[in-house]
Amino acid sequence: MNPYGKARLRELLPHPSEGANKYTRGKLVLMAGSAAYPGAACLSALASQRMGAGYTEVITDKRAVETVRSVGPSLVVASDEAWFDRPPAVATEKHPCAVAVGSGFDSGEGRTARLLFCALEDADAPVLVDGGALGALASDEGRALCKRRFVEGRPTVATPHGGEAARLAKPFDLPCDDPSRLARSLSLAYGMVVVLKGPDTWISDGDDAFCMDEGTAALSKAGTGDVLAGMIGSLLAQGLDPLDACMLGSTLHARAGKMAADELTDICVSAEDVVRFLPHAIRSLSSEGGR
Ligand SMILES: NC(=O)C1=CN([C@@H]2O[C@H](COP(=O)(O)OP(=O)(O)OC[C@H]3O[C@@H](n4cnc5c(N)ncnc54)[C@H](O)[C@@H]3O)[C@@H](O)[C@H]2O)[C@@H](O)CC1
Ligand SMILES: Nc1ncnc2c1ncn2[C@@H]1O[C@H](COP(=O)(O)OP(=O)(O)O)[C@@H](O)[C@H]1O
Repeated sequence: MNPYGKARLRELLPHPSEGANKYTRGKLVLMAGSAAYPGAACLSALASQRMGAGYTEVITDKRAVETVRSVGPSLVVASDEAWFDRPPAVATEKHPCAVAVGSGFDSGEGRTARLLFCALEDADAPVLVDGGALGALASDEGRALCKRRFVEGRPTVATPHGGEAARLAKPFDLPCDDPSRLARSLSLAYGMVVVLKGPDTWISDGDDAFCMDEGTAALSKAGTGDVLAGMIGSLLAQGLDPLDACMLGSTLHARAGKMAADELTDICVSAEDVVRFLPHAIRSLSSEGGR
């Protein structure tokens, strides 16, 4: 039985408390984008702000810095050259935070694995791994770091599409024909929460696997996965439990896609529109009745 009915999802919405400030609302350190894919960092960053994080700091390739800065003056943007000298991200009850790494990374570049390993090793906060970093997560070092995080109680989340999930499955020889089983077995093998994206999205923490089937084929366009990573990263940064963040983020993403398609047609919806329609999806969840 899926406990994530409307009432439960509504309870999880991260409304700011009366005395909130930008730090108490949660900081997302978003390591995203590359010279080849600066747009993924922009989409993910804008989505994370819309999803409620108080502060989004984008760490990106120096060749992408100006592009990312230009899409949102409220984003704090820095080159990844400075990343290795920074203090690690530490989440506390008063100042929650999370790291999202990989959207728009170029899997062919050496910096991809370096930045991923650094985030997995150092961050005493939830780490979400997406896009171009998922290949490096499947490497010997990536798997070992992920397992260590699990043993130490530091949560990791991965958001693969079918192709990326097959790469994660390979070192463990896991069968890829059943998405529900694959989400669960990847979760157990790596010690992380898995969001296996597709027409139906399967979310597993290793114990259970839940199907989020509220999406639409209008979402099958470049960049919608980067938006999802920004949304889930934002919810993790606001202190939501990883499984809760994945269920709420995926459902709102699907609903925003549907509402965008109702207005714009299923042909015209773009990843930018999913970000634009997120407030409508949040408002509709907030106001609708039922369980
Ligand atoms: N505007 C941008 O800057 C964008 C950047 N992106 C970034 O581009 C990088 C590469 O991502 P890609 O996904 O293109 O490349 P990948 O090379 O990682 O995956 C695509 C390959 O996987 C296969 N595949 C199997 N199942 C699939 C499925 N369910 N969905 C998609 N592909 C599937 C495809 O046939 C293709 O060969 C990532 O870092 C990603 O974040 C993309 O998200 C697109 C938009
Ligand atoms: N046919 C479909 N029906 C419903 N949702 C879909 C469909 N195709 C893709 N999606 C959703 O769109 C998003 C695509 O993510 P992804 O493949 O990572 O794209 P990108 O890498 O271009 O950002 C996922 O959330 C996925 O569940």
